[in-house]
Amino acid sequence: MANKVLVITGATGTGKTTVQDYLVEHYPVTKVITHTTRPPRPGEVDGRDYYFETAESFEQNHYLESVRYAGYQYGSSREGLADGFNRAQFVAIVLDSKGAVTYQEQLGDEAVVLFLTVSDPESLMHRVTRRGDDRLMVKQRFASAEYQRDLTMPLALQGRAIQINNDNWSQTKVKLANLMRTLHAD
Ligand SMILES: Nc1ncnc2c1ncn2[C@@H]1O[C@H](COP(=O)(O)OP(=O)(O)OP(=O)(O)O)[C@@H](O)[C@H]1O
Ligand SMILES: Nc1nc2c(ncn2[C@@H]2O[C@H](COP(=O)(O)O)[C@@H](O)[C@H]2O)c(=O)[nH]1
Repeated sequence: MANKVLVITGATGTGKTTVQDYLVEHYPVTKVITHTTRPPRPGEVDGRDYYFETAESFEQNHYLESVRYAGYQYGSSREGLADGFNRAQFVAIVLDSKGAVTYQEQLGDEAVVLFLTVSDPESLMHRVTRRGDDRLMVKQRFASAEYQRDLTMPLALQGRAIQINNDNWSQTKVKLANLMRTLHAD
């Protein structure tokens, strides 16, 4: 079986982190932790959810790709990916759609991109509010160009990424089980 990086992407609140946590808990999948200058949300822990950085410390790392998203910096390192593959054959990373395109381009068939959607984008604000996000941050994020962009699968991923509608968590779990069966059979 070949190494695979499961790149989980989609708009804010579609459930990328939920899917990643589920895969890590239920399958032999390791999480790749990325770096950000965004402040932690309630309950988030440095080194588990992200490596939380200052603007200065963010610049010290070597990134496979980095982006600006809703006013903050985010980046994923080659070392993080290599470290994940040292521990498991499948690794999962959560990226915005720009990062997902970069992974697809750089890693080719080693990357399996999952593009998450919901049928009603209005539900996304309710989801992130329920998650406990700061009100001002929610406003800023939903007003961002990145939010609008990530609602639709980028052209570069069309025909390559696997689109998963995550309206219903029970159904999503079935789709993930089918996906993992396919990957194990490869
Ligand atoms: N199918 C679902 N139905 C309802 N709520 C869900 C579903 N999947 C995830 N959620 C909830 O929606 C909220 C957002 O999920 P999550 O944090 O995984 O999204 P995300 O795509 O990683 O968001 P962000 O890009 O903002 O970090 C969480 O509170 C999560 O529990
Ligand atoms: N291209 C990258 N995108 C990343 C990285 N780490 C996270 N993300 C994406 O940023 C937005 C915002 O994340 P949030 O945790 O503040 O909600 C989201 O789409 C993440 O998937 C990264 O290293 N590179």
